[in-house]
Amino acid sequence: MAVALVGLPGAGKSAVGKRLAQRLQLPFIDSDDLIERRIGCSIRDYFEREGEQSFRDLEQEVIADLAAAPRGIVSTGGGSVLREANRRQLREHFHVIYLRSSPEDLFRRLRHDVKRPLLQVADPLGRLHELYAARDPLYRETAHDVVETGRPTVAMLVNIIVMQLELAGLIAPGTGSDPQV
Ligand SMILES: Nc1ncnc2c1ncn2[C@@H]1O[C@H](COP(=O)(O)OP(=O)(O)O)[C@@H](O)[C@H]1O
Ligand SMILES: O=C(O)C1=C[C@@H](OP(=O)(O)O)[C@@H](O)[C@H](O)C1
Repeated sequence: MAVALVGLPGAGKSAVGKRLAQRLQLPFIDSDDLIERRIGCSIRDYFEREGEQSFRDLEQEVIADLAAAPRGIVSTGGGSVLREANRRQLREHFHVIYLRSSPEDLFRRLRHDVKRPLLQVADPLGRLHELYAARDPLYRETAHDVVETGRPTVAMLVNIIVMQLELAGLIAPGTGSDPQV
């Protein structure tokens, strides 16, 4: 069973993905970490030096590699759904979950962020609205499930996803039982 989390920057793909992986005792894989290991610098620096298209090429290579041996809980980069080839690879080889968040919630979570190159602009909320408008349909096209992230905490989102995976027959009931209960 392999799950890929998609959604805008700040949707909780890393935070939720890590806890979900712990809960299901599966490896957690962050595709942006894999890219940073390949390039040997931060994604933000790489964007500045080489530009977005070059980053997207690398991203596509990493997604193709992951799809060739799907495993664990994968946190994808927010733009990984932009290319049709990536959307197909993700949908065919992973159970894809879209963590949907409003631009306002994302802005609240990321207002002090300095790592995400696309948000280092004068009006990050405006940029989040643009990204949402362009990408929400692509996340929906790629995903098998959509989970609303506005109100629930990270722990609650993990519970919701475990329940959905059980209902979909992807994990046996009780596999992800909450150790605190
Ligand atoms: N549902 C949530 N409620 C409150 N804070 C959240 C939620 N999801 C994520 N966060 C916080 O928002 C920030 C961005 O989350 P992160 O997992 O890095 O997003 P992504 O990997 O999708 O870009 C982190 O500080 C994280 O703890
Ligand atoms: O939205 C995007 O296009 C990007 C999101 C980032 O990942 P997160 O979604 O983890 O921030 C990272 O892949 C890169 O900065 C590009």
